[in-house]
Amino acid sequence: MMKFEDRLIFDRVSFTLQKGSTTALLGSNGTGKTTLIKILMGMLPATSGDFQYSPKIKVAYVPQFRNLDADYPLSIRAFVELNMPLFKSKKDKAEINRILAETHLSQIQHLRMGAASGGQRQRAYLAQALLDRPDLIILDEATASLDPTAKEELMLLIKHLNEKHQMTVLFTTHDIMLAKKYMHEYLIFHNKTLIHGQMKDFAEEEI
Ligand SMILES: Nc1ncnc2c1ncn2[C@@H]1O[C@H](COP(=O)(O)OP(=O)(O)OP(=O)(O)O)[C@@H](O)[C@H]1O
Repeated sequence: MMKFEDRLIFDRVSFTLQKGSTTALLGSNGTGKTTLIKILMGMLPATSGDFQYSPKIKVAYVPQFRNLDADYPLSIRAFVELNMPLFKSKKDKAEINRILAETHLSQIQHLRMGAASGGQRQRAYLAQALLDRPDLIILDEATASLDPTAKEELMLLIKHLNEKHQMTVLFTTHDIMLAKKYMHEYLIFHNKTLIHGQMKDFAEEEI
């Protein structure tokens, strides 16, 4: 259960994400999606209840790309490297190169983040998160404010990570079409609780 002061946000929330599953986290504005993610990331305590991850699971979080200042000085590569020790071994450098290639950023690694497009920035955030080799990746509104081509590119990349590395995906979105195309399961906040189902069975009336 989650309350902010006396205001109930959600109650009786119970779900399991299987390894390798892809799940869209749906619900209207203000129903509790970001709050649930914060609880799962340990950034916020739930008012009551608990949850468990499988032993040794690594969780990564990709925020919605923020409007970075146009003169933000770091290159894409330097930005991704923020998630690495300052002094990098040969192995670390090879890992960064591998991740940049996997997220289609090798060619533009020297482009400044401030000058990069929304899709390129979002892939840089994803690349940064991938350096931890996560088992579960949580993406908060990752495709919001991206153009249709950048959306598809990001979703194809997420699909690839899921299929190639069996990464479990939890993806917050308002875009039902995109969720139907790329996610297998859904979780939706409805009447202050959470409903779990298969995306193929999702009916728009549920929102
Ligand atoms: N720290 C806080 N203190 C008080 N109320 C909060 C706090 N954080 C969130 N809320 C409220 O809790 C509710 C759920 O917020 P949350 O951000 O989780 O919604 P959401 O489903 O992610 O919405 P959106 O789709 O707009 O991002 C909202 O009504 C919000 O105003």
